[in-house]
Amino acid sequence: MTVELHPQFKTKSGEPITIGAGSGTAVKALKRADPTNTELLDGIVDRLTYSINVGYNHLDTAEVYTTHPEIHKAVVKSKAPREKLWITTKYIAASPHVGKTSGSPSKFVKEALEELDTDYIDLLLIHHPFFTTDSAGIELEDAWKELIDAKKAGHVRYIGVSNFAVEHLKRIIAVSEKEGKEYYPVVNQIEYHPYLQNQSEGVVDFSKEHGILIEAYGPLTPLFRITDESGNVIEDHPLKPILPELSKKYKKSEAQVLLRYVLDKGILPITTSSKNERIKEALEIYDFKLSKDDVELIDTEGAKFPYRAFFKGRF
Ligand SMILES: NC(=O)C1=CN([C@@H]2O[C@H](COP(=O)(O)OP(=O)(O)OC[C@H]3O[C@@H](n4cnc5c(N)ncnc54)[C@H](OP(=O)(O)O)[C@@H]3O)[C@@H](O)[C@H]2O)C=CC1
Ligand SMILES: O=C1Nc2ccccc2C1=O
Repeated sequence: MTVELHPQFKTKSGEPITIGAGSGTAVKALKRADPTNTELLDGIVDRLTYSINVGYNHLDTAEVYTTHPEIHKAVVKSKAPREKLWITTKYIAASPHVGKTSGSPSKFVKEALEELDTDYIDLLLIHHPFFTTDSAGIELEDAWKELIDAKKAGHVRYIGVSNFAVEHLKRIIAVSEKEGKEYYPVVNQIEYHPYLQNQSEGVVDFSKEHGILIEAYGPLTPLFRITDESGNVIEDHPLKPILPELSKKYKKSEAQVLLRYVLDKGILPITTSSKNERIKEALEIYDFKLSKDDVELIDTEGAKFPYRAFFKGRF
């Protein structure tokens, strides 16, 4: 059912990766508010297991989500061979959301391998670039060098970044240049949807020009996340009347139209839901394509309403 949109990314057993099943936004406030709340954690395991069983081979986690154990449990429950799955995790150097971070990427990799109970990570990202020696005890270039070293040691198959602007990409590419082609970043995971077609100026083009795949988090933002600063839902935005029309035209849900839009832009969506039917539906986007005109319509209408849901004030 999947198409080989990004043939450079295959699981260890050689299958192209699907869109990603997220495990971040399910953890409220990005941490276990109550570590004894096993109901919540079991729910995440169940949804991830279901995701694997219906065909996702791409799971997205991060240090800050604290969902490595749930990812591991889901892999075991699904009985999927490890090499048929693609697991992305993210190192965070400093976070306003968590007191504890692992410190250095090398320490994080060791912990992640244990928590995931695996001997390799498919893709390791730096979660965001907003740290310095003062705030986190490590500089961006040094952190990136540790990702390169983790790849050299065979602990990770690919390395990349998240929430990086062009200036940050340039800084790490300068480090990679000294190491050789295979140590360049291969992914930049950023917020991406019609209302945020460039998380920061020029980042999509720059990433594409440098062979860096953009992964889109928040791809469904126009459907449910549009609020004013006080959190009140904004009902009136340009895609509100257009998405139902496209949904009717393609006989697909509005969510499927938005996910397909992202794919049609050459970008790989990461999505999630607490509802099994939506998880399954999100994967059913490989059997249709939006016309060039409809992609342009979404581009044009989306650009009229710039909206950022994550990392407000950082770019
Ligand atoms: N690198 C980074 O900094 C970040 C990474 N991420 C990663 O990306 C993943 C996905 O991000 P997220 O922003 O949640 O992705 P989405 O934009 O796909 O939003 C997911 C939300 O959409 C709702 N939803 C799903 N399907 C539908 C539908 N058919 N109709 C209406 N609403 C729907 C879900 O609610 P419901 O449960 O009710 O279905 C869910 O809460 C995260 O889990 C995380 O792994 C996310 C943010 C930042
Ligand atoms: O999943 C996530 N939700 C977030 C909210 C704020 C900052 C980062 C993230 C994630 O990575």
